Amino acid sequence: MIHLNRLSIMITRRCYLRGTANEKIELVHNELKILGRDPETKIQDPFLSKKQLECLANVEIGEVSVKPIGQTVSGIDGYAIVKDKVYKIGHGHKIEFRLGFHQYDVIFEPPLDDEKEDVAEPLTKKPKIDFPIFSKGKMKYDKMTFSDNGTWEDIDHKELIIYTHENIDGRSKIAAFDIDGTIIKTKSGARFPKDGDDWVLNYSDIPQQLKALYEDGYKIVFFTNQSAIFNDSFKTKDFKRKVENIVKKISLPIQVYAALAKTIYRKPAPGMWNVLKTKKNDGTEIDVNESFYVGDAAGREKNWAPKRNKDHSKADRLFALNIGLKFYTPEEYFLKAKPVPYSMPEFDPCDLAPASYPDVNFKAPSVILMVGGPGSGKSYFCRTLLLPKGYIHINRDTLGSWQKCVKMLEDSLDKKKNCVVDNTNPDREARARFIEVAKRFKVMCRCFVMSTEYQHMKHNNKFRELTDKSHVPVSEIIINSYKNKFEEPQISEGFQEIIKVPFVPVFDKEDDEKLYKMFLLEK
Ligand SMILES: Nc1ncnc2c1ncn2[C@@H]1O[C@H](COP(=O)(O)OP(=O)(O)OP(=O)(O)O)[C@@H](O)[C@H]1O
Repeated sequence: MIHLNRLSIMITRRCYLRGTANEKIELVHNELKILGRDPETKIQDPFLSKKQLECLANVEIGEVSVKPIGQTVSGIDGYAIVKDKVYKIGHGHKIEFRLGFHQYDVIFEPPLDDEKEDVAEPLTKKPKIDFPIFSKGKMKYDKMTFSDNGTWEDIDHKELIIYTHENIDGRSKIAAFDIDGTIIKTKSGARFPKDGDDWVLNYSDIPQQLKALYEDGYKIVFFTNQSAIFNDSFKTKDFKRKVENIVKKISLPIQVYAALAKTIYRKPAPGMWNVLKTKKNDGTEIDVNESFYVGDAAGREKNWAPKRNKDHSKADRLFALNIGLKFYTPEEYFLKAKPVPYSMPEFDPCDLAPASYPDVNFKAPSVILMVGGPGSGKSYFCRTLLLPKGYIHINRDTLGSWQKCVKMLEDSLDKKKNCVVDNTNPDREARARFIEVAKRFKVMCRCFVMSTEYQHMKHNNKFRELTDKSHVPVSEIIINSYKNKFEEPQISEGFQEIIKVPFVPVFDKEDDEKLYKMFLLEK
């Protein structure tokens, strides 16, 4: 009797895919159909494979098995799906032949009674996970507040905030992820979230993929840059609620690091990782070779995938590189996509050509006039090479005006001293004031031009910003203004000699050298 009922359902129920113009593609029970850019779908999208999706309908149980087999990323209900993986969906779900394009509804006619409910059911059902309760190690908290299932800590006046789920434990293998564009995307489709509720998981099976990692012994950690909420208590509260909701949705013990200020904690600088390593892993040593990091700021160029913009930065890729972690983009990690080309910063701090400083043993009195952009290393050169040899340091930042610099130069030459004028001195006009003094005192005036490239200057400025909070950060505008004003120094201006000063790396501390040799700029 049951058998007959089933048979009659199979005969009477049909399954088809319904396009946005109400066009129908019939799926016959238990007959594999391969669809893509073909006459049946009439899709002409050149980015779509001819054989993109395998579909197999089972009208008896009201289910279509969908398996992406083409190179393009397909989707179900707005989520990307992984190539060669089978997804079983029911009546009302939406198949996108290319993620976001060529949408078809799965229709069973008539639907099963309980299938009608299935229409609105999201693909990301909260997985039921029973995870073991681990004992917590001893941790020191600066300032701690309690929230749902975890704690929040503020570090260094909220330059960094950390959420720790109550069941977290220290582990040697770290699976680390960026949040925006990696774990979540905006629900609204806007580039930036409108509020703390404007998010959905980036891929439907993220909870399952992270669960598998967790069960394989990985600690799950998120690292995110969030400078837009720094010093804004309302936005920070909203962000914290959002993080708690993301962790709840994934239902795993997760630790979340959010860099609010543009300091050592902001990726690609390694501060967040160092806190994890030294303070927040319960004393368990991290195995860098077994750990990895996934992020979308990967330096990929425009059209790295159809109609995709250039990545907004390289911060995630460089963060992983600085720490020595394996790196994947979200597409590589979650969708198993092949790596695509990307670009690296023009300046590599590990790639400094060997060089040595010029001779500066000049007969006093004489004048050295430095020429170099902000961060080119003029002051460092003066401090390490000239001042120990008794040179008088004349600098506009410390004296306040060029008039005071001229006065100090006159006084020092009067005292038969060697002097160095340590200003940017980009053009003839700025230099002429000091050349005139040297002429008047009938002493040699040498021009020392820093040969540091612009990207290298930017790196030095960032390094100074991260290591010396007393120095006012130099903006890109100031560096560009120097670049625009710059006139190559000429002997005809009144110099006896023009000497190029190469960049010779010298470090007082091992930690400084380590940080200097990391990628510090985001682009
Ligand atoms: N030779 C060097 N070796 C290692 N670090 C250096 C070297 N030269 C400069 N730096 C670092 O680069 C940063 C910028 O250098 P410095 O302050 O000397 O630049 P500057 O040209 O004097 O800039 P400004 O015109 O803005 O004062 C500093 O943090 C400094 O420590």
